[in-house]
Order: sequence, then C-alpha cells, then structure tokens
Amino acid sequence: MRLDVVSIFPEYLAALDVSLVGKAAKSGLLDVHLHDLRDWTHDRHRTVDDTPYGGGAGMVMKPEPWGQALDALAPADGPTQPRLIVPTPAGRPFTQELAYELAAEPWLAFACGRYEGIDARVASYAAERMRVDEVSIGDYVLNGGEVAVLVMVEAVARLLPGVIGNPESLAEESHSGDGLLEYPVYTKPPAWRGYDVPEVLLSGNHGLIAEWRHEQSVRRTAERRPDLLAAWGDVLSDQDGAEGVR
Ligand SMILES: Nc1cc(-c2ccc3ccn(Cc4ccccc4)c3c2)n[nH]1
Repeated sequence: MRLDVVSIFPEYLAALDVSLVGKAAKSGLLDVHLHDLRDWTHDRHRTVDDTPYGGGAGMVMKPEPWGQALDALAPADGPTQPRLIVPTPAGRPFTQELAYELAAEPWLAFACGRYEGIDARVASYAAERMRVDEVSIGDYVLNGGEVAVLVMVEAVARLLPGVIGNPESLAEESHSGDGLLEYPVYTKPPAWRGYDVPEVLLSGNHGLIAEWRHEQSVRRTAERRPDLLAAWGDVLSDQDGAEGVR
C-alpha cells in the first residue's frame, strides 16, 4: 500500500517511522511519502491560509496550494487515483469497519488541515477524480489533522497481511466484529500486590476459559458501551435468562 500525507507539519508524521508502521514501511508493505504543503506555495511567506469568507474567527486554508499538491501527487491523467481521506471534526466516524475498508485500498492520501479547516472546494475538486472521505476520529476537537492521520494509519497498517506478528490476535480484539469489548487480560505472576489472576484462567479448561472471557466481554460492554449491546440485547435475554447482565 502507498500512503501519501500532506501537512504543514510533516515532521509530526515522523512517528510513522517508529514501531509497527515503521517496520511495515521498511519491509515494503507500506510505501509512505510525507509532503510539506508549503512546497506548493510560491509567495515569500509561503502562505497557506487566509481570512474566512462570511467572517468568523480564525483562518481557513487556501485552496490553491492543496489543488497543486493533489495535482502533483495524483495527476488527473495518471493511471490510478488514491482514495483521499480528510480528517475533520465534521466527518463520518472512523470505525474498525472503515479501517478494514481502507486496508484494502492500494493507495491512500491524507490531507491534514490546520486552522479552521481547508476551503471546502478542495474536497469537491478532488472528488472529480478520486474517492474523498471526510472522517472524524471522535467527538472531540483537535487543532489539526495530523494526530487523526497517525491514529488512522496505525489502525489500518496493523490490518495489512504480514504487519502483525500473530493475525489471530486481530480476531479477538475489541470492535473486531462480534461487537463486544475485549475481555481483561493477565500474565505472570499469578499473585501480584494482593491481586490474584482469576482461577479459571489457570485451570487449563479451555471451554470454561472461553465462557468466562465471553461473559467478561458482555459485562464490560454493558458497563462501558451499552450502545454496542443493542445488537446483543435479544441474544442476552435468551442465553442469560431474566438475569441478563446487570
Ligand atoms: N475528530 C477530530 C478531527 C479533528 C480535526 C481534524 C482536522 C482539522 C483541521 C483543523 N482543525 C481544527 C478545527 C477545530 C474546530 C473546527 C474545525 C477545525 C481540525 C480538527 N478534530 N477532531
């Protein structure tokens, strides 16, 4: 997979060279290209922003540098086009499902906005020739898109074949498809500062362990993410009787 990231702070994305994503890049699974948006400005101050039409606080990113950046990275007459991801508080939610979808793409481009965002015409211009997704990583406000790109690239890269050491671990994760949160995990020592590992996990009885883990997942989901339990409601009432999960 090829990844292009455009930002006025490309050094922010240096973290992509570390750990898992860095390993994927070095092993050729990921071909990461970072770009400074100011390379597509031509005035003395390398200006990327201007005041908002209609008034209001803050500044808006000018369309022309972005237009030139997109034309340079993915020429209109090129054989293929990337899928463009634009982080924004006003975007569709980034989910594990979208991460799997993006992991199947051969070429992703990320546009990191700053200030109050990017002139809206840039997404329209890009959509003339590439798929554009405006994506939010959560209902909180960041100062720019770079952190969101780090989040999305990590979530996507770890799904690529060969990146994760043990692909089986992907199946048991929270949000991994059964809609439940992950069960609590433990390792040695069996007793630690007055806390013991649940006996069942030391029993070697894999049926009981699986049952305990599922019950823990359901309990955690009910406590922390009842919104995810909606899909499990009817299943719970059947299997767990009137008790259900308190
Ligand atoms: N999930 C999520 C994404 C962002 C995000 C992404 C890109 C940008 C570019 C500029 N800002 C600052 C901004 C603050 C408020 C209103 C509009 C823009 C951004 C924030 N915040 N939270």
